[in-house]
Amino acid sequence: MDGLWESTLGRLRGRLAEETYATWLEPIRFDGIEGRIVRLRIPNRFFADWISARYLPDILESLAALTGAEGLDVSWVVDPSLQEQVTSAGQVASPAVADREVASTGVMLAPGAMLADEAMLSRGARMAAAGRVTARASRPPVRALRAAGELPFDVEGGADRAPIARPPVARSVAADRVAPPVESGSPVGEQSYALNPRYLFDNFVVGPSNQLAHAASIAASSSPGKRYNPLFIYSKVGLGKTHLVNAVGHRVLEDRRDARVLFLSAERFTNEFIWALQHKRIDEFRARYRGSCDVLVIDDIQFLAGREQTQEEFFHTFNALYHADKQIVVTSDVYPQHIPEMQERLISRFQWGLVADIQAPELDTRIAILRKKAEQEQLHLGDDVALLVAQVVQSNVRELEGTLLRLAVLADAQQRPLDIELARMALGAHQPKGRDARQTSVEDIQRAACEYFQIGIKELMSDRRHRNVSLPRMIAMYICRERLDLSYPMIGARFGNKDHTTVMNAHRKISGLVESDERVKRAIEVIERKVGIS
Ligand SMILES: Nc1ncnc2c1ncn2[C@@H]1O[C@H](COP(=O)(O)OP(=O)(O)OP(=O)(O)O)[C@@H](O)[C@H]1O
Repeated sequence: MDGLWESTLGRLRGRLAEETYATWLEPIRFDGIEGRIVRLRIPNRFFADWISARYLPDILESLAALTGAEGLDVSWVVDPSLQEQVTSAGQVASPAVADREVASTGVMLAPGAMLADEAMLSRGARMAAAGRVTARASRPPVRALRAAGELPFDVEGGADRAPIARPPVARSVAADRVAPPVESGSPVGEQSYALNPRYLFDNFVVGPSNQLAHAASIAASSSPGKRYNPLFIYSKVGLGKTHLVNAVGHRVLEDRRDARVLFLSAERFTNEFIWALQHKRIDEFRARYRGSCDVLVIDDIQFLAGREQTQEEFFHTFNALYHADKQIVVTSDVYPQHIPEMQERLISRFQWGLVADIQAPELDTRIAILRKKAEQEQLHLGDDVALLVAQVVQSNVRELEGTLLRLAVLADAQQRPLDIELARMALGAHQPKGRDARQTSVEDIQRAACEYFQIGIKELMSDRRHRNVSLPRMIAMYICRERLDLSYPMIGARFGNKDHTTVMNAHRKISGLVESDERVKRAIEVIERKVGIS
C-alpha cells in the first residue's frame, strides 16, 4: 500500500515546487482503498478543500491508473496529530481549534478552482495548512488568496451563511455548494494554470484514428478564432479529447503569452453559473466568460444535457465569443446531434466550425502510445511487451496507459524486469486465446493485410479487381470471417460497403486456396500473428 501511495505522490512531485509538495502532500496519510473509497488522513479540514481544488483529480487518476479501480472517491479523516508535520515544515499552529473553527465558519475554498501559481502560494494558505486558521483568523488567508489571484470573489461577506465545507466528492461538486471561480487578475498567462501541463501536442501520438482532430486542433491553435470556430471534438471515453484541447490551450499561450485561455469542464461551468446566480455575481461570471477570454475550452459539453438554464447561459456566452472572433473549443462523448436534451440552436452552432471525431487507435498507434508513455515514465518497454499490451487493451487509451503502469508497479514490487513473461502472467486472463479474437478489430486486420501486401488502405477498400488488390482484400475478409464474430454483411459494410455475397465469395475462394497455395497460407499466418490471433 505504501508503494502505491509513493508512486502516486512520485508522479505529482516532479511538477510541484518542493515547498508546495512538503506543505500539502507530505502530511497526507494514505490508509488504503476500500472498494471505491480512498481513505486519506489530513491534518485539518482546510486540507480537504485545498487538495480537492488542486491535486485530487491527479491523485485519483494516478491511483486509478495504478490499481485499475474506477470511479474512486475520497473519504477524509482529520487527524490532528499530523499537524506536527505541517508545523515542522516551518509554521506555527493551533491545530485542533483551527480545524473545528474552519469547519464552523464554513469558509470554503473553491473545490475544483483553477490552479494558481504554485510558486506564488500565499503565506495565508500555508498558515491555513498549518492550522492557523481560526474563526476570525480565517479571513486574512482568504484575502491573501484573493490578492494572490487564487480566489475570485470576496467570500468573507457571506461567510456566516456560506455552506460548511464538507468532505468534497472527488470530481463532482454538488450544485448546492458550488465553488466560486478563480478570477483572472494579474500575471501574464495565469489562466493557463487551468491547463494540464502534461497534455501537449508534443506527447500526443498521431495516427489515422485521431489525425483529423489533431490537425484541426493545430490549425485552431495557430489562428484562434479564425479557422475552425468552434472546434468540436468528440469520442468515446479515454481517447484523447481532453489531451488535445489542453494542447490547443498550451499552443495558443506559447504563441501569445498574454492570451486569456480558459479551460474548464461543462460541469464546472454549470457549478460556477449556479454559484454566481446564488451569490448575485452573474455580472462577474459573464465578464469572465464573455468579456475577458480569448479562447474558451469546454470539456464534456454533454454534461449540459437537460440543464436548460445553463444551456441558455452558454448559448449567450457562445454568441458573444463567436462574434468577437474568440476561439471556442468543445469536447463531447458524442456527435453534436446525438447529445440528448440539448437545445437545437446550440447543436447547430456546434456544427458551424469543424466537428472532428477520435476513434479507438489502431494497433500501431496503440504501440506508439505505449512507447511514448514508457519514455515519459522512463520505463524500459520491449517490443514484445508493447505488442502484447496493445493487443489486449484496444478501446481506451487511458486503460492502455494504466495497464502499462500497473505492469511497471508489479515488476517493481516483484523486483524483476518488465518482460514478456511478467506481462503474460499479469495479462493472462485477458489474452486472446486461440480463435477468440474479440480484442482484434476489422481495422487491425485490414491494416496488417495492407502492410503485408504493401498496398494502401484505399485500394483495399476499393472495388478494383486486379489480383494485387483483390487477393489481399479477400484474405482480409476471410480472416475477419474466420476470426471475428462478424456476419458477412457486417464485414462487407466495413470493406467499403461491399455486398455480403462479395464477402461470401471471398471466403469460399480463400478457404480453397489456403489448402493448396503456400503463399496464401503464409500470408494468413503472418497477418494473424501480427494482429495477435495466431
Ligand atoms: N494519441 C494519444 N497520444 C498520447 N496520449 C494519449 C493519446 N490519446 C489519449 N492519450 C492519453 O490517454 C489518457 C486519456 O485521454 P483523455 O483524458 O484526453 O481522454 P478523453 O477522451 O478526454 O476521456 P474522457 O471522455 O474520459 O474525458 C490521457 O492520459 C492522455 O494523455
